[in-house]
Amino acid sequence: MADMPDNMPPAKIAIRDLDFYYGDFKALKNINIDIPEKNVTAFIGPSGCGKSTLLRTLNRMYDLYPNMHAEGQIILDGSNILAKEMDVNLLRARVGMVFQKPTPFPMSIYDNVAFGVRLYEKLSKVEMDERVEWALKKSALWLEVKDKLRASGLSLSGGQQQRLCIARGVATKPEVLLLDEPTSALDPISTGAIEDLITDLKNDYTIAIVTHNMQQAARISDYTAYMYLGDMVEMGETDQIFTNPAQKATEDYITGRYG
Ligand SMILES: Nc1ncnc2c1ncn2[C@@H]1O[C@H](COP(=O)(O)OP(=O)(O)OP(=O)(O)O)[C@@H](O)[C@H]1O
Repeated sequence: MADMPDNMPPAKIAIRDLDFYYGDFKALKNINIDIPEKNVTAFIGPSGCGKSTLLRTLNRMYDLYPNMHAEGQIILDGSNILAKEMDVNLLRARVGMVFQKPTPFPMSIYDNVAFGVRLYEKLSKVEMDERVEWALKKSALWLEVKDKLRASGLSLSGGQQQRLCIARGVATKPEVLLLDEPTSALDPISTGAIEDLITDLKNDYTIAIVTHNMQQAARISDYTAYMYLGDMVEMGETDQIFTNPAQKATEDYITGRYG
């Protein structure tokens, strides 16, 4: 049984009986939730509760490391992505990820955006120019960089670099975007720009975000999931979680009584 609120939109991702291990250490314990399509779902909870681990299972990022494994099912549009036969490269094209620290590649702004597209698609020069422009517009960066597309991505400010990473994330046209504390290294103005962008992107994408900032979760997410020590304590509509949580533990955390 999923621990889910009633009247949810259709699930883009259904997580069932998910356990995750770092060696012998069980970091996720029997997680059962749905991530609704074209909505923003926020994962909150104290440091070390498993938020990033859960996010990284959703595109099998952990496959890059030995001694980590997941058990259970993560069903994306009807297919279990944990199955051995899943094409992990294709999965990562469908489920894109943006990390906490802006990580532009040491190459031009244009090439940063085109990089992932070149891995998955054969586009003509004109088509690629169009795709790069489209992705930079989607990430609200186009006006600031359109006259310097050949400049290094590293020459941009921190907030611009993070929007460049989001442009790189959307350029391959993924269906799901995973955002791991995408604004924690940014100033309030850049944070506001990225929050506006996330709100705009959910028209086209299913978004899952890890954030330490509860005001941010309240501002931008439709659903919020509260985790503690590897357990999913509760998930619900964000308004309900913040005003009338079902669990005392959630209320204590939200109101700052935790710890
Ligand atoms: N590479 C790793 N090897 C072993 N244990 C790990 C590894 N990464 C995380 N863990 C452990 O798994 C648990 C969950 O960590 P995770 O990073 O997912 O938590 P988090 O909720 O994202 O924390 P934070 O808010 O501090 O980023 C923690 O106990 C952590 O120590």
